[in-house]
Amino acid sequence: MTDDILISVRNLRSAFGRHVVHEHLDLDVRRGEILGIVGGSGTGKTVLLNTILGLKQPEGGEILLNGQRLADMTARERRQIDSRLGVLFQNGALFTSLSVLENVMAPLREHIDMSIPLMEEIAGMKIGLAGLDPSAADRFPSELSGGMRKRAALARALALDPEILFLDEPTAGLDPIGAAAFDNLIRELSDALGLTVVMITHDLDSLYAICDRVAVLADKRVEAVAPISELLANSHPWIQEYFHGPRGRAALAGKES
Ligand SMILES: Nc1ncnc2c1ncn2[C@@H]1O[C@H](COP(=O)(O)OP(=O)(O)OP(=O)(O)O)[C@@H](O)[C@H]1O
Repeated sequence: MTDDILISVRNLRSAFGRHVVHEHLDLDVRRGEILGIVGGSGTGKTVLLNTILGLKQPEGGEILLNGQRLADMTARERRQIDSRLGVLFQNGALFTSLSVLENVMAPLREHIDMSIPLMEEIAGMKIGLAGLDPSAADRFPSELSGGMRKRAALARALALDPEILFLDEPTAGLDPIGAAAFDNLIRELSDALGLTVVMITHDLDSLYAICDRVAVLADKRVEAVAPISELLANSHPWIQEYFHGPRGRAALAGKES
């Protein structure tokens, strides 16, 4: 394994009972890149993310983080790893009974022994980093717009200064301007903090705007992983349809304009 590979998925098999989701799936995530993951509905994008995160046990194969097999880690090592992974789940998954500040403090409380004022200070910084006004700190998720909720969830995902940020459909439900602003924020954070980002998305504009490479899930595996410019030439039917269909052409035109 070379130094620039942060996550390595090898020969992964995932299943629910007899329903096989992944078979012989290989994927490398390079340090510092923004990797998009696309694929038809039900191809197993979220299951892949959950498996990398250790939320689902694989039926076969292995996952290595920094060259270390997740399966070999002790509970303590696993907790340390978890603190280096920031996750923004599809629905934001904020605690509805907690304010934004308390939501962002939650991972700090769980993983680090520090005073409340220091936790509040760090959480406040992350709220700013996610592009929210400081006044959002005392508000509850139900009082926020969809875009603000995403940013609050992002602030929480950044709470522990993760090395890798996982995003599941981050721009789903946002209007195009809100989605573009969120994309820009992710790119800026990745550049400024050296974050590695793994992002599941259906949003072609996001893929064009910020992804260094895109992995395509099809036929239970990663069918191709490459910069979009290379994927455009791939002859797989789903890839052709996705990138050369009407929405794909519109996104490409938007990128070129
Ligand atoms: N907990 C579960 N129990 C049984 N089957 C599941 C479970 N979670 C996911 N699946 C199945 O695994 C397959 C992949 O699901 P997954 O949610 O990863 O798809 P996806 O590619 O993320 O889809 P979408 O783009 O629609 O969100 C689907 O067939 C789904 O029904």
